[in-house]
Amino acid sequence: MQVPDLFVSAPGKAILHGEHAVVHGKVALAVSLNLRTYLSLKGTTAGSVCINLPNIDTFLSWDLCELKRLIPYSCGKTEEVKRLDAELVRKLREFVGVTNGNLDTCNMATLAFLYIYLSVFGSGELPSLTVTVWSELPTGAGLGSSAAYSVCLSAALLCANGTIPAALKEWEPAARWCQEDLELINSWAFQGEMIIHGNPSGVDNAVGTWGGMLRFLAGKIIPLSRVPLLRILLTNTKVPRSTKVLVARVKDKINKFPSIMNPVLDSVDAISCNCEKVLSEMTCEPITGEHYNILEELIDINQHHLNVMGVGHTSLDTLCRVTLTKGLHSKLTGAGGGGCGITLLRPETESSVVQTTVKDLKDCGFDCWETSIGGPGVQQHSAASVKEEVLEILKRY
Ligand SMILES: Nc1ncnc2c1ncn2[C@@H]1O[C@H](COP(=O)(O)OP(=O)(O)OP(=O)(O)O)[C@@H](O)[C@H]1O
Ligand SMILES: C[C@@](O)(CCO)CC(=O)[O-]
Ligand SMILES: [Mg+2]
Repeated sequence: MQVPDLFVSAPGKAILHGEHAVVHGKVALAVSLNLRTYLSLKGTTAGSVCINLPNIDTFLSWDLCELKRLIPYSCGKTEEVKRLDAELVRKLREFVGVTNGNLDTCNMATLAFLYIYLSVFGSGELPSLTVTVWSELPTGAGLGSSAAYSVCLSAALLCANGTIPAALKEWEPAARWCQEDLELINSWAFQGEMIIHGNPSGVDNAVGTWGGMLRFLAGKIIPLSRVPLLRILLTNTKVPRSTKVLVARVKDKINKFPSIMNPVLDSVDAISCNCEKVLSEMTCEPITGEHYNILEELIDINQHHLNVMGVGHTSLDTLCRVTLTKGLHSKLTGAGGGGCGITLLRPETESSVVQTTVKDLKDCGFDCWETSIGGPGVQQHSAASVKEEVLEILKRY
C-alpha cells in the first residue's frame, strides 16, 4: 500500500488559567501560540516504518513484518475512537523495551506514534512510510509540545489512511479540515496524549486542533471568538519536568487532603470564569487600567494556588520576583514544576521595560521572548508553504 506524501502542522498552547484544575473537571482558558510542530509523511517502498524526531534525538526504523505481529485483534473502525487499548499498550511497551514504567522522552514519543499508526492502519495493509517531526516548541516545557505532536501524528496518519480526506485543494498553500474531521483528529490525538501523559484533560490537544482561544470544561470546547489582543512574554526556565509526573502528584494531594484541595480547585475555576468575563468586557467597552489590574491580580492568586497544589518551582518563583520588580505579573503555564511561565504585558508597557525584563530573565539562565497568540489549529500544507528553514530540516531525513 502506497500512501501520499503530506505536510501538516499544529500549534503549541499557553494556559491562561485552569491547568491541573481542568483535569478535575474545572474550567480552563487556553490559547494557541504562533509556535508550531511540523510533520512530514512520505510513502516509501522500503517495506519499513521510519520515524525521525530530531528535537529528541530519536531516529528509529522497523520492518513491516515486525510491526504486523503487533496488530491488535480487535481493530475497529478508525472513525470510532474507543478507550485506550490496554493490550496494545502492553504489547508496545514490551516491543519498545519499556521496563518498570520507565517512560522517557523517546519511549513516550515512540509509543504514541506506534499506537496511532497500528490502530489507524491495523485493519488493513500496513504501509511503508517515513515520518519526520520537528517543532519550534521546547519539548516538555509546558507549551503543549506533546499535544502538538499527537495532533500532527493523528492528522497525518488519518489522512494517509483515507479516513479523512486531504484538506488541501490543488494550488492552495495551506488548508484546514472540516469540523467533523477535526473532531476525529482531536480524539485520536487525545489517545496519543493518554499514552504520553497518563490522565490528560484534553485541553492541550483541543487547542492544537482548533487553535485560537478556548474555554474548556469536562471535554466541552467553546471557542472564544471575541478576545482582546493580549501581549504576553513567554519564559522558559529550562528546568525539565514531566506533565505525567506532575498530574499524578496533584491527584495524590487531592486524594490525601480532599477537604483542603477541593476548595483550591473551586477557586481556580472561579479565577478562569472571572478572567473570561473581564476578557469579554474588554472587547465590548473601552479597555481601562482596571481591566488589567484585575487580570494581574488573577494571575497572582492563581500562581499561589498552583504552589499550594505542589507544582511550583524555585525557578518559577524567580520568574515572578524578577518580573514584579518591573511591575509585571507572571504565573506558570502548563504543568509547572519548572518549564514555562507567562507574563502579562500591559498595552502601555514600554519596549525598554520589556527589553530590560528580558535581559534580567536571560541573566537568570532563562529563555525569554515576546510572542503573539492565536495561531491557527492543525493545518495541511503544500511543500511550498512550509517555512524554508523548517522544510530544510524536514527534508534532511
Ligand atoms: N517535537 C517532538 N518530537 C518528539 N516527541 C515530542 C515532541 N514534542 C513532544 N514530544 C513528546 O512529548 C513529551 C513531552 O510531553 P509533556 O506533556 O511532558 O510536555 P509538554 O507537552 O511540552 O508540556 P505541557 O503538557 O505541560 O503543556 C516528550 O517527552 C516527548 O515524548
Ligand atoms: C497540567 C494540565 O492541566 C495542562 C498541561 O498543559 C494537564 C491537562 O490538562 O491534561
Ligand atoms: Mg503535554
